[in-house]
Amino acid sequence: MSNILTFPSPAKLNLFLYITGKRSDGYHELQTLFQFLDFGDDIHFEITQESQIELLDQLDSVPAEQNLIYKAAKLLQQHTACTLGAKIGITKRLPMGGGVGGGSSNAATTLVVLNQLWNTQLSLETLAEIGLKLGADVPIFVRGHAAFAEGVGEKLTFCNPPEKWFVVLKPNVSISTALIFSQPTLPRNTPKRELSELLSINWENDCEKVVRDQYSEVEELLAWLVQYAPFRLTGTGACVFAEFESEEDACQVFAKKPDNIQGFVAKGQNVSPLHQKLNLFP
Ligand SMILES: C[C@](O)(CO)[C@H](O)COP(=O)(O)OP(=O)(O)OC[C@H]1O[C@@H](n2ccc(N)nc2=O)[C@H](O)[C@@H]1O
Ligand SMILES: Nc1ncnc2c1ncn2[C@@H]1O[C@H](COP(=O)(O)OP(=O)(O)OP(=O)(O)O)[C@@H](O)[C@H]1O
Repeated sequence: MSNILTFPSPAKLNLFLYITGKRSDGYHELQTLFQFLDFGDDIHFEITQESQIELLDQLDSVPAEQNLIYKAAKLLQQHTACTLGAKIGITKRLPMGGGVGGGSSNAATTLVVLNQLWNTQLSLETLAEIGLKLGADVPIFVRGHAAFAEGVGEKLTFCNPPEKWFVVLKPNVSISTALIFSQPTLPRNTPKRELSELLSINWENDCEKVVRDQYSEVEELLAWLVQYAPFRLTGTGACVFAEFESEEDACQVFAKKPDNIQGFVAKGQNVSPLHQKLNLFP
């Protein structure tokens, strides 16, 4: 590949996640706080004159046409009648099915970057609408600013939670979002609260109990971690995280993790690293 341009596709955390209802189409109404991390995948783009979208790297168990990068590029072509194409590579670092939003972030980076490189000139609002067809978390990654989300995750209010240091750990299990949302015992009636109230309470995740009950890998890891710091779940799992005031404090706890558990230390970012790199001001 020549003329390759590389862009970040960051992770997100759900600093809190409450389920406040279920819609008639089966989707759940949430109140959740999203923040990005300065850690994630990298996506590499080379623009071509032919309209073909070619993925240069395969993901385990994801056929190329199902890859959200491919789907995002195709959707953008359809919405704009753009005749250019792209060769796209990925350096994957984010665990799949981890609750850190890797697939959604990959889709959003593809939409935002190709919109620039193809000069298709859609607004971030329009790209977010297109992105919602690919997943509930794509709009937040397209908009690129930490936000309080309601609805199924698409009603966003930008905000600035403190940018702490985090230890993020991945229990050795991959968890399907759809499966967790289909569990009968999942709490679905947490009262809706104002953001100001939510910002002043201890943050929790309504999926945590169901995930701990169903996945002994998560239960055992959380039970062990509690001796070092209070960890909680992001998204529907499997990743768990704890927050720290400094990188040093985070690294000290990270050093104690069991050898067979993957993870990383990262800093919270209220502006997505993608938007920082592109000088897009959300
Ligand atoms: C829970 C979160 O991780 C919070 O960040 C996300 O909202 C999940 O987003 P995602 O992984 O992009 O999920 P999607 O691919 O949109 O949805 C997967 C499945 O989860 C269920 N789902 C998802 C989001 C939501 N608000 N309610 C749901 O009931 C639906 O059955 C859906 O078919
Ligand atoms: N480019 C991609 N990267 C990761 N997963 C992808 C990609 N394209 C399709 N997928 C599929 O999407 C599924 C969910 O992946 P993802 O990494 O977004 O999970 P997640 O971190 O649990 O997301 P969320 O936090 O939004 O629930 C994967 O198991 C995989 O089958």
